[in-house]
Amino acid sequence: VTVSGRAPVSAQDFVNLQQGDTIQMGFRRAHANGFCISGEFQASGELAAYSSAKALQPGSYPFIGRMSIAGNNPTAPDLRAPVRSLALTILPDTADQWRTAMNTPPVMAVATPEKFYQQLLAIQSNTVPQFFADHPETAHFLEWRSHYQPSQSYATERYHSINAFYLVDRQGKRQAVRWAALPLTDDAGVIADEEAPDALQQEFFNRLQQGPVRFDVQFTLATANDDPADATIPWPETNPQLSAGTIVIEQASVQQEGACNALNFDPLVLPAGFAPSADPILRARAAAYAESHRRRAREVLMQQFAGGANE
Ligand code: HEM
Repeated sequence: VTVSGRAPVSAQDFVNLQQGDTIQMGFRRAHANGFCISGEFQASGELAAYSSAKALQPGSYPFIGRMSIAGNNPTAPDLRAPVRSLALTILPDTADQWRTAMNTPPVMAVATPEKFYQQLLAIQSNTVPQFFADHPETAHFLEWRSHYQPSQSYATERYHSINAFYLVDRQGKRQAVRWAALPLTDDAGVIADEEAPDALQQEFFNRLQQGPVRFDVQFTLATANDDPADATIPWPETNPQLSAGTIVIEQASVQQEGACNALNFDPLVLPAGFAPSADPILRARAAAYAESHRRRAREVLMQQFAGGANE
């Protein structure tokens, strides 16, 4: 029991709650519906003075990524999900790899794992309005949600790190940052079938036939007034903003056949030159993603054994 008198929430608690009653064998317990992408990150070098990370030095680096909607159902309709996501691992095959999993909201509704767990409980018991009323820190999230319009394409959304991190330079000096992937196209896209579970996936696969899809990776620097440990509060738009470079998405594939499927986009897999902030959500995320990954990796192996036995 913590000092606040509330038992800490474990990774098992989160994943048990997130997976729900019907286990989707072999799939992620959250963001189950998605697909793999790959391409290259063209780093501008604008952040090189703040971080020794290779991915932030000027150059072109391969990445593996994944686009997804929130939720535990791999066949949930794309267009009904309240949250869309972009996950990346830049320099996937080296110790320099930088993993990030970003969502469409710029802030969290609540600041701690315990309260996020309560929020998930409220969603499941249809008591969200009461939950928001009881938690004034949700105001910024609600303000964003009041004017957010889901687009017709993964290519035209804005994806946010939400949690803050530190960039660390060669002298060990730290600068708190958040980042976002901002779309570089105004082609709104065409949805063929609004009810299709993979409506957004189809749109994206069709779009890639015409050429790569690009995002600008924009970093926002914290000032002394910003608290890197509290992901509920937006940072002022007047804070310094720098472009780390361009994500160029060249290929996509369904997840079962893609290189992203076996990956865990753990936000704490960071290269030298990056460090986690004190935001407690980051630790809870790392633990929960590992637990979800353990469960689904085991199921995939069991399915392979079962398949082998039948051959
Ligand atoms: C305490 C808070 C959170 C918990 C417990 C949680 C839990 C999870 C779990 C269990 C997974 C599945 C991992 C896997 O099997 O690989 C997942 C995936 C994901 N989460 Fe979270 N999450 C939290 C907060 C966040 C936040 C703040 C963001 C955005 C900044 C985020 C973005 C994502 C994305 C993009 C994925 C899919 C990654 C992929 O494509 O593999 N999550 N989350």
